[in-house]
Amino acid sequence: MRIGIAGAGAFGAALAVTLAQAGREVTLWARDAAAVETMREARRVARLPEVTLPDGVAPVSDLSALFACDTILLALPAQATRGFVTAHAETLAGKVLVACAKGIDLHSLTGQTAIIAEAVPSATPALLTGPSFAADIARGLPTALTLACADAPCGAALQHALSTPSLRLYRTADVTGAELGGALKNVVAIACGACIGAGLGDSARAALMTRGFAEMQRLAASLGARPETLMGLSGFGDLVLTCSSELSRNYRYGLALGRGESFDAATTVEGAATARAVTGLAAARGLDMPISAVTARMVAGELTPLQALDALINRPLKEERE
Ligand SMILES: NC(=O)C1=CN([C@@H]2O[C@H](COP(=O)(O)OP(=O)(O)OC[C@H]3O[C@@H](n4cnc5c(N)ncnc54)[C@H](O)[C@@H]3O)[C@@H](O)[C@H]2O)C=CC1
Ligand SMILES: O=C(CO)COP(=O)(O)O
Repeated sequence: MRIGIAGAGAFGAALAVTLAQAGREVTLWARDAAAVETMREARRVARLPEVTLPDGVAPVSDLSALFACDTILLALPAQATRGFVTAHAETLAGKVLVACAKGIDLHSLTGQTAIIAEAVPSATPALLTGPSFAADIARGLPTALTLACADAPCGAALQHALSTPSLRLYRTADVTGAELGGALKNVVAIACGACIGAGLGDSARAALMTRGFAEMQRLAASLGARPETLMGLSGFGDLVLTCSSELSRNYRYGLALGRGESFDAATTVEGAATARAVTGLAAARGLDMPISAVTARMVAGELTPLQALDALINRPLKEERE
């Protein structure tokens, strides 16, 4: 099976590297023809400068080469997935499409697999998510992720096709839980970064992580996710990684907000749009999501990090289980 990957940013390239090193044939598509030429000639990817692309990776800018693959990993930013699958819906019909992005679509307020199902009803949607930095995967460091697919036989086939000696995939049919965990932890990571950046301390960060996790569980339960999925790699696991490491772009973006510094606008920071989407989703469902709400307002420049944390800590007192 030749595996196609749409998007040769950090994550798409890292997946291509580990899969090719494990003997899979990979077609890695990027829209930028000049970048593809560099990948072909120098075997280098801009977003992963220390990594050499193995021979098993074929970089292409020609979409027909990507669409020749029956299984395609979508490693584009979350807000770009809708445009891509909608524009190419006819060609993608019947394919296995594995969403790799972590975010809620601002347009529809749905996760990545719902976007795929709506645009390409005959495709089989799946999701690859969980705690991992692209650079770690590309270096062959041990990593465990979640492969979510509602179609059990397809999920099992993907689990085997995409696992490598250093990348261990666990399988679940709870796609909703897996995608909400991956999307929502980015919002909490921004809040945690802002907390540390503003000098509010590790204790406050632990509170944000814990109460942020309560919000993640609340929204996920209301959308039909299984509680245990949130406790797994795609939820708790990724929350821990992203809220505690400066390798996370969401966390670093939060740090910059907290310090009052600027942040490179070209960097993919999924939690910024997802914070807005979550606010809309929570309002529509009558859910209390205070950390997401103040994070959305902080990202929009309506609250400073200090005002955001002050608003959180001075809310009416309540039971912890609520
Ligand atoms: N970088 C990481 O460590 C990890 C990233 N992810 C997820 O993977 C997704 C992608 O992230 P990265 O690869 O890190 O981002 P990135 O910013 O490194 O790469 C994104 C790539 O998509 C391309 N792109 C953007 N819009 C496009 C469009 N409309 N059509 C075609 N190509 C387009 C960009 O040119 C870029 O090459 C995100 O949702 C992220 O949360 C998941 C796990 C780890
Ligand atoms: O999803 C990730 C870790 O699992 C990558 O985090 P960032 O997108 O914040 O860099």
